[in-house]
Amino acid sequence: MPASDNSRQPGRPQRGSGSRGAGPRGSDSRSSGSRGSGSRASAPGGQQRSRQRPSDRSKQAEPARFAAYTLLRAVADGAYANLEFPSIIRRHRLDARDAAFATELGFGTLRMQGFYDAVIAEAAARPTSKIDPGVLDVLRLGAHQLLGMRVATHAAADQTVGLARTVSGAGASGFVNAVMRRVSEKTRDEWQAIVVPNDGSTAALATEFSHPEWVVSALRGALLGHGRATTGTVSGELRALLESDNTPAKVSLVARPGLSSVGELVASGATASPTSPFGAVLDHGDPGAIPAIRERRAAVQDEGSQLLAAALAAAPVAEGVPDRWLDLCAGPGGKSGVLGALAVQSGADLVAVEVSEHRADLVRSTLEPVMARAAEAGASVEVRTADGREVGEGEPAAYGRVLVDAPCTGLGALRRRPEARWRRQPSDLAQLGPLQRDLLRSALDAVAPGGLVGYATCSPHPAETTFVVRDVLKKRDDIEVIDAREFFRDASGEVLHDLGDGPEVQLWPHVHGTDAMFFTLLRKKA
Ligand SMILES: C[S@@+](CC[C@H](N)C(=O)[O-])C[C@H]1O[C@@H](n2cnc3c(N)ncnc32)[C@H](O)[C@@H]1O
Repeated sequence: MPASDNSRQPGRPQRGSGSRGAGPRGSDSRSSGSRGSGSRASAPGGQQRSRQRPSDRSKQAEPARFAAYTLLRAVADGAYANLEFPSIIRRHRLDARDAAFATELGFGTLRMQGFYDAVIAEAAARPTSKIDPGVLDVLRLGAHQLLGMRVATHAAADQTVGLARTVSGAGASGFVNAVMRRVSEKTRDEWQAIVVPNDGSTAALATEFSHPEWVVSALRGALLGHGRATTGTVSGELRALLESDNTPAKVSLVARPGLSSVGELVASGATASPTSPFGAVLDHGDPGAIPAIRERRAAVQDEGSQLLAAALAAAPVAEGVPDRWLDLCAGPGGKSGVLGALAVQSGADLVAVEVSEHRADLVRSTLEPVMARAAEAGASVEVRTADGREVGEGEPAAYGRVLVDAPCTGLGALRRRPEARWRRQPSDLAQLGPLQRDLLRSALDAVAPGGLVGYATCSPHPAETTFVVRDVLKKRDDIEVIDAREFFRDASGEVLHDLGDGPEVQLWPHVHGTDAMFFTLLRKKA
């Protein structure tokens, strides 16, 4: 429905369907026929099309689809999908099967919305900016069911029209019905041939893989800048990387060293990770149901994060450097969890610094079992709410090992944060740059001669990685860069494959199955 046609509040669901409201009453996902019933007619492309008139179709949205819609509206209001969705699932009282369906629908739609918008604009014969935002979200969900999931065409169409009626009224449902019919007339490949220019351009890749154009350009630059690709190979590498951003990450677990073990996670249903010595992968089931995770002796964590914490702990330092380790940007505490556990094992103390009070509280909660273990071992693990930029001046040369897991754009973790690609802006790079440099300078001041600083980002963008390190080191002659690659060891103790020319390490989702983490290892000269 065009925005101007809609007399209701733009982007706001109606009839008690607000993004934080209760789900529709009287509909049941199992009995609604959402994945099965309805009369059918053949449509081009061998698909099935419903013969029902919109007025005969599902009167109300089915709860799983309604939950996915609620997620999209909450994200449009600024929510983070990963944080918001668990409470949406609870509010809509979805069982495990419906929750899985809603997750695939909501997260998949958010990821692929760039491609779907191109299809919807073509099918609706108007730019998506002329469609009411709430109705556009309904159409995006419908497009994902038709083109990205194995939902029967008639069920996808019926349920999408029902959702439109529930959230935007009968007026919208006619428009949605017409657009859904047009979308369903072609397969995904046929739509791709229509909406993706056949010229290999950045714009074409952006539409095909549903990324903003600037992100496609940035990732191409990162592949070249980190030596992962040459001008001859970058096109294939980039397609593989973009594809991996659209593939939901597996659920990776970490057994915090000394508190849990890979064996314990395997006994709870996970599979040992070949990539990380502390890692396991959960193929199905709720990680929160695993006792070690409930007790925070283990956690959900990308294997790349595990590997870089382990690398910082394993690289040799000069004799006599303080047995005090520092995590300068600790919130919410994932890497602190591994680093703290390894510190305790080697008889060192850990100080975890985080500027945000709320995130510092999360670190405290994450580290509780590590703190208890440290107390037993006569070591200390402390969490401070403080500005990491001031630690170097306040405590010069006080630490043996320092991790700077710098705030960054997160361009290396797009597969985990489905909406992040649409939210980030090129201007974020300029904003974060000075903070990243200040934090690294502070870390280099805080480390003792002979000690190590690890600078990490979950972005491969050279502006946040190599340029930051290069700029900071330009003004210092007391630091040497160490080859970090030999400290990235897989579960069998072998150096990880394809780490590049060094001395820094850049991991890639399409190569290593991890987030695209960057890590440089720096030693202060003794
Ligand atoms: C990439 S995240 C760190 C993730 C964390 N290491 C983990 O593994 O869970 C960056 C963190 O740095 C924090 N931060 C931002 N500016 C900071 C500052 N000036 N001092 C300390 N922490 C800061 C952010 O609040 C954020 O929690």
